[in-house]
Amino acid sequence: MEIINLCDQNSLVSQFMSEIRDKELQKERLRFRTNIQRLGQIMAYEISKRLDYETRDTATPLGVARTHVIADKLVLATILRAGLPFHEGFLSYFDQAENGFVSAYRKYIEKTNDFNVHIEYIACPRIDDKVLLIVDPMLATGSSMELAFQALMTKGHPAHVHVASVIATDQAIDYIGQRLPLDKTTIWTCDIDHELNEHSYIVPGLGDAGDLVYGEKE
Ligand SMILES: O=P(O)(O)OC[C@H]1O[C@H](OP(=O)(O)OP(=O)(O)O)[C@H](O)[C@@H]1O
Ligand SMILES: O=c1cc[nH]c(=O)[nH]1
Ligand SMILES: [Mg+2]
Repeated sequence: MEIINLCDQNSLVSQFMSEIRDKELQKERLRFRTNIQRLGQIMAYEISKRLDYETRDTATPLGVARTHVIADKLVLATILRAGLPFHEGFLSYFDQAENGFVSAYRKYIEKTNDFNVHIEYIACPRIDDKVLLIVDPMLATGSSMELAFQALMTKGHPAHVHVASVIATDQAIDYIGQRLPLDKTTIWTCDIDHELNEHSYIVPGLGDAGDLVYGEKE
């Protein structure tokens, strides 16, 4: 399984990551959402370098140009709810992608820090032989990604799976590595953090991505 960390080299990704992690700047919700969207656009561009293309002759006003267009069929599947602005970023570049949505939420076991992830909703096209992108900004324990992946596999067998995240932990990467098909999975992230706290939040992380995007839930 290949793991690609876009922060290995400084770029605009580093600038946007600094802003979304900053506990003062991230209070500005529009900016937080916009930065997550922009990270989705940059990651879409990087992933586009790994896709298959076909050549075509394109008529310009002055002649015929040999051009290259994406041949792969893409399905962009997002884990609700924090994944939505990231999804928008991808979709603004992958115009033709089909889209899927899976809900996942942590249900904490009363008076403990333990939780189970519940998947209650899935809306997704068939994914057979297509390139599946599973989009979720936070890979903390990796449980939501594993369960979302299992739910999506009821829709067919993809040619390749790109897991797209903003912050992933080493633990989540190991966990996913043991549960997704090694030979056809690539994990993309904008940074890797090394710790989880007692509530399984990423440290230093950025806080609760869903709440920062949409406000606190009950
Ligand atoms: O790797 P895990 O330990 O499973 O944690 C990561 C999950 O937590 C966040 O969602 P959350 O459950 O907070 O839901 P939300 O998007 O509705 O806020 C995040 O978007 C992931 O889906
Ligand atoms: O750090 C974390 C972990 C799970 N979900 C989040 O939004 N943040
Ligand atoms: Mg959340």
